[in-house]
Amino acid sequence: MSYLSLDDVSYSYDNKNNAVESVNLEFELGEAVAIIGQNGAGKTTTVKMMNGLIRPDKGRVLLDGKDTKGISVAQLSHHVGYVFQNPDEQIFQDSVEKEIAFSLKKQKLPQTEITTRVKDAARLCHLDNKLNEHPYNLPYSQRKFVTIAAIIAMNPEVMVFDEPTAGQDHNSIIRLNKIIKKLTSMHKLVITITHDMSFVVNNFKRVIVFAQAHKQKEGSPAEIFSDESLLRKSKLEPPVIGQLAKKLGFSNVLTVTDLLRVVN
Ligand SMILES: Nc1ncnc2c1ncn2[C@@H]1O[C@H](COP(=O)(O)OP(=O)(O)OP(=O)(O)O)[C@@H](O)[C@H]1O
Repeated sequence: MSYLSLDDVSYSYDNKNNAVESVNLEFELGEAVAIIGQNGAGKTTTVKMMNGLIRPDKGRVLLDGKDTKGISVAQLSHHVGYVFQNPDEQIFQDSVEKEIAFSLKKQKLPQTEITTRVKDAARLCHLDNKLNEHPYNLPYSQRKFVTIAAIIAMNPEVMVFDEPTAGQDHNSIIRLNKIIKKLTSMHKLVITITHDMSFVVNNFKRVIVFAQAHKQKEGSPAEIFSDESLLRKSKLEPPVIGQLAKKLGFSNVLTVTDLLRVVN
């Protein structure tokens, strides 16, 4: 049995058009999974069903075998952490330290445990020298890491990152790679929505494609980016390196490492 399952879920915001329709998904702990698709494809609606922010109109969400229908969002947040697309919807404390510690204090954890968790999460997110700063004095990129650190400190089994690469520079994307690797090595399930196809091929072995409210396909990056009709239907393009390699006559190239292999 999978740790997290979406069993034939559908959801409509207006009772007319389904934002998500008849989606089935299974996830295991220790996996890193990317969800991709055009704007409006249904990705965010789907992940919000995982932590109860949205309840399916039809179908079930199962966590560790239990239907989440009767579990409150507050209870679910101990198991499924969700980092919002926009950090400013999540941040409301006046220091980075308080923001990361907020949920831990609400759980009434011992102060020594809170201090350790805040320090560890801040270090992983390169915020250890920013703990006393007001989050709104930090640039957008670092505010996003504040929200990521706050979820990591809560230590849920599942972490959902909605568009973590948006507005991030090269070094921040490398930091995200490291965070995802560290979390999966700790047996966490990491689910990431992203529009950055290079980030997808460099970090995820499993990719799920959404278009027009449906899951279209899931598979390895190679399976997804070699499926021309899927890419056309979903209005997706392979990462730039793959597009360049194709123009040069090389197939099955998705990363710089792949390209070096075929040109050498
Ligand atoms: N709060 C809302 N009220 C009404 N309709 C909504 C709301 N949020 C999303 N929708 C609609 O539901 C559909 C799916 O949206 P969703 O945000 O899940 O897509 P997405 O794939 O995450 O897109 P993006 O990449 O832009 O975040 C779209 O048609 C969108 O316009």
